[in-house]
Amino acid sequence: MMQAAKVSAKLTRRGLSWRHGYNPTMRISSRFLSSSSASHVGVSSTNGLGIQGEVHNCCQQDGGDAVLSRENKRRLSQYLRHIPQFVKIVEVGPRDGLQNEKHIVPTAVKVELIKMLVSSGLRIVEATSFVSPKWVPQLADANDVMEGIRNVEGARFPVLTPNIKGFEAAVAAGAKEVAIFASASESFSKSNINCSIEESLRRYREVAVAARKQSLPVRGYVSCVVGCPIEGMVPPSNVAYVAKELYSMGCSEISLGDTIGVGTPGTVIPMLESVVDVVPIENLAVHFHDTYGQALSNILLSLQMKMKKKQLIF
Ligand SMILES: CC(C)(COP(=O)([O-])OP(=O)([O-])OC[C@H]1O[C@@H](n2cnc3c(N)ncnc32)[C@H](O)[C@@H]1OP(=O)([O-])[O-])[C@@H](O)C(=O)NCCC(=O)NCCSC(=O)C[C@@](C)(O)CC(=O)[O-]
Repeated sequence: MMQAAKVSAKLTRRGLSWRHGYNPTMRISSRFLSSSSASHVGVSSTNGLGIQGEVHNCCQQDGGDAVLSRENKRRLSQYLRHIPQFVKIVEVGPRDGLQNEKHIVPTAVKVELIKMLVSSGLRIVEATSFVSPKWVPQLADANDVMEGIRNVEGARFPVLTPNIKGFEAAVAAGAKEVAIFASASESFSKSNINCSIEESLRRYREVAVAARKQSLPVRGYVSCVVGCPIEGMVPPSNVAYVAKELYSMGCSEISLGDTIGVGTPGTVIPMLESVVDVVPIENLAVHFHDTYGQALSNILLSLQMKMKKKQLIF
């Protein structure tokens, strides 16, 4: 149903988490060495709170060759020992996935999807957007979706707000957390929210001030962090500038979005290096669209970037 898988990860001092298809209540292991290998890497929750998961190594004896398993385990540890221990997932399918659907998904189906995501163990599910229904008719039922999940417990439901009008509507509908979304590309900003980057930052400051007054957390997105569908390559300095502005206005978390999924290690590394210079790494998240199958490698790279910078504490 989704056009592209979105895989996001929150970088924290202690951990990074993956944003798509991860069920924190279950261990999901995937074999990634040779077929004779008995080593697995998995992600599982350990603390019962749900939003943090542990990345760990485990070893099975299914080849019967304990020596080989031990050797593989040792080699595996060598590569993964600096991988953060905790992960946080922000599931964005009901918003980022459904906003692009050609056919509008009925409200009841959206509500059911959100409930199922929560029952799978996800603790933060971005539910919808309070944007102009003329621009995104797919999410014109934002009020009804919020009403439908009003009594769903055990998860947080942030929503996107492009301006103060959207913020006020979101709060009136019961939102307890909002997200604002700026772009690192001038052309994308104009085509997505009909204003320049500077004008968008001015609007978002207004939202951030209003949110602070009500003690509501605000997440900030930066879109087009490596590539723009109109301008092509986006300089890392542009991304750092917008990320820093969002952080300065009070965003608790800045999500760096590869909106069109063109990121590769070669472009993600300089972008991350540039951003971690101006925003504390524990306040950063990454949001990789999997358009060209690069999302997971970019997430692994994000982990390794932290390792290289020695900013992980174990
Ligand atoms: C920002 C605007 C509103 C400017 O749109 P505009 O047309 O410039 O706005 P306006 O202020 O001139 O108002 C025009 C009409 O929209 C109404 N309006 C104004 N604001 C709102 C609102 N909040 N909610 C509902 N209605 C609103 C306003 O009341 C007026 O209604 P009219 O008088 O014509 O009946 C519009 O461009 C918009 O809604 N854009 C949102 C587009 C969008 O949601 N794009 C997808 C977001 S995903 C993303 O950006 C990337 C991300 C986050 O996923 C990360 C990644 O993947 O990298």
